[in-house]
Amino acid sequence: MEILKVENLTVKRNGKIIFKNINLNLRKKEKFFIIGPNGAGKTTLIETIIGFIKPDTGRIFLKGKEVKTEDDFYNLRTTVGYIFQNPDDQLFSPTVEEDIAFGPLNLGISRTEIPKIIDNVLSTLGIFHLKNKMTYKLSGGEKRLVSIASVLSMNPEALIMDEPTVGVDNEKMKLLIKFLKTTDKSIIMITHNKEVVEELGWPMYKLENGYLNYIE
Ligand SMILES: Nc1ncnc2c1ncn2[C@@H]1O[C@H](COP(=O)(O)OP(=O)(O)OP(=O)(O)O)[C@@H](O)[C@H]1O
Repeated sequence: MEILKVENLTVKRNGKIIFKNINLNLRKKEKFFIIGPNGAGKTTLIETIIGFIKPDTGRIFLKGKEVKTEDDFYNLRTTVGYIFQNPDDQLFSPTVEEDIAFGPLNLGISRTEIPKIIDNVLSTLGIFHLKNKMTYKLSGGEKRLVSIASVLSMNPEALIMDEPTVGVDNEKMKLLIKFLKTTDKSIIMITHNKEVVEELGWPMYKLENGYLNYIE
């Protein structure tokens, strides 16, 4: 079953075509990479799919139903968790604990459930010790892991991760890789990290010169 389907997506910025007529599907449990040079439009593509950017042409479907209204995109973003390229765009609460609690609380999950959820995601990523830290005092790698945790806490069916491994140390990387290998979630990952690509061995699409091609 397709979670996401993207049909003929075209985006122009300042009159310049960033990409043209992109088609893409994400099925249940499917995982793949999107690679491509700096400025190719990878982040733009993802931000269009999740409704931050309005495309010039194209349609987006969530589980077979066209995503049109703001409510539809809100629903899409609860099904497909988006991990921003820049964690500072994701984190806005004073403490790590509050940042991770924000999503599930917003989804209406009971307050009594939240501590267990927080502890679970922090342990999965090896950052339990950051729980009571002030978010603004975290290092770059720590912020990235907390931003991943803040999305995992909502337990989305799918993840779109924009450069999730930047700044992550070896020990945490092992845990992150273990999670990525074992999770049932569908995942689209944008990365420039060749080691991660090799380690995970997922199929790959390359975005270049406005076109998205499957890499054999
Ligand atoms: N807010 C914006 N307004 C206008 N143009 C933008 C904006 N953000 C990005 N662009 C342009 O869109 C193009 C695609 O950028 P995008 O960030 O999507 O690339 P990317 O493939 O994700 O790059 P990277 O690998 O460096 O993260 C670039 O030419 C960039 O300058």
